Amino acid sequence: MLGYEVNFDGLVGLTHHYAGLSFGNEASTQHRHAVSNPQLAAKQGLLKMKALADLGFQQGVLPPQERPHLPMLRKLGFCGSDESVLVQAMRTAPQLLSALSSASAMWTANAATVSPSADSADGKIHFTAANLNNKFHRAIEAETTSAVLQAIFSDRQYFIHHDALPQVALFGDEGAANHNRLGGDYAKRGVQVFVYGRQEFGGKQAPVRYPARQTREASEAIARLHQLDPEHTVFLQQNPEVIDQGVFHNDVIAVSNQQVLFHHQQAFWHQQQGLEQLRRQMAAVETELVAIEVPTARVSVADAVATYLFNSQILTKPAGRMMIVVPEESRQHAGVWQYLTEMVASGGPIDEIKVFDLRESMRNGGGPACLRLRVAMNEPELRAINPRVLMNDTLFATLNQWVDRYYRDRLTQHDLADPQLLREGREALDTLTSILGLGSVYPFQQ
Ligand SMILES: NCCC[C@H](NC(=O)CCC(=O)O)C(=O)O
Repeated sequence: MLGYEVNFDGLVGLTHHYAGLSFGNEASTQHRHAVSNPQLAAKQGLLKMKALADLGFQQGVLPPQERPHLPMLRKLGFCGSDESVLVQAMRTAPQLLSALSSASAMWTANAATVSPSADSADGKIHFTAANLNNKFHRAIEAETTSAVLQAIFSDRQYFIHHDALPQVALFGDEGAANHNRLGGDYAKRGVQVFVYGRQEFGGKQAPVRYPARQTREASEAIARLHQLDPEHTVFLQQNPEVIDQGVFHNDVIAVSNQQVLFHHQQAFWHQQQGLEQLRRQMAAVETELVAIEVPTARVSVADAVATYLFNSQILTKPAGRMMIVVPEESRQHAGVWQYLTEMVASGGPIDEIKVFDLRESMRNGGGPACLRLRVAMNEPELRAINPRVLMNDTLFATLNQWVDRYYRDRLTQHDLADPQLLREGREALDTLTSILGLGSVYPFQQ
């Protein structure tokens, strides 16, 4: 194999809490006001990163963001000292303080859309930070996301960074959670699949109960920015009925790796037509699509949402077969676990299951796939990134000590106005940027 897929996982931030901010994401709504454990959340994430690095996969880490987001609180009219801003916000607009304290940047599948150099006309890796326009607590992520990505992928010879799309509903963009890339070797041309929830101009189908966060117009803009060849690009609509059942991102119902598309029977609108188109385009890049479709009779949409079976990672092992990484919730469900064990025994491309306990993130609707951003790279590109973000024994030990030093093991909305939490956060992030060699990426460091 010539290329690599590097997974960059988001490190959970110090203010991780359950605020019920994401209408349409049922886990978020259900766990509103539950007590969180930021320390455990960060460690669960680190354990996944380390275990995958130990198995020979390329694994990176992306830092959390500055929260509470004081600059936005000030933009919204809270003034005076930092302490006074927090006290006023808690007193008059606690929900706003909660939104501006969300650790949601941990779900890096929503950080950006990334196109590898093999697919782009100029031969560079393109990044577009996601505007996350549908949710206020997420729309504030884009600026720092861009700064972080530019600090890691800084070599202009290889990497191009685009600003997030305009912050309006027409261009609602959720990043890689609504994007898949299918093909053979990671460093060879593939087919990029953009999955949108609604089409503003001329669309016919849209969900009625829950929002469709990704628009076709946004996906098309990204394909243009990334200089993708229309012959090798597919736009599919997500099935609006499943969005209404809690499938708020496509990565809750489908996941891909190389030639494999693992998806639910009800994932896409006009599914068979879409898969046919994909099959043809894959043939044009000399790869045969392996579509693993899970029938509703085996796993209902409700069970897919509850267990996050499809929010899994499918990874190509060094020896060539694939492994599926699922959350503990998938093992706990008898029907889903039965399906998985049969699938890996069936002689198909996936022959191993790996389970992780990611409960703190899962309770806000973020499974293994939500926590990672994939970047397909060739050897020189991999050598050009900031190596200090790559997981190894030393970084794992350092980050665990860092978490032990700064993170609380219990957090509720009440704690968010505590000025000590703000101070702890800034000190921790300042230390982290030196550990990861990122320079100044946060507003408080400017
Ligand atoms: N890819 C997974 C994203 C999960 C994320 N959850 C949240 O933001 C919940 C935050 C809260 O409710 O506290 C979202 O819905 O975008």
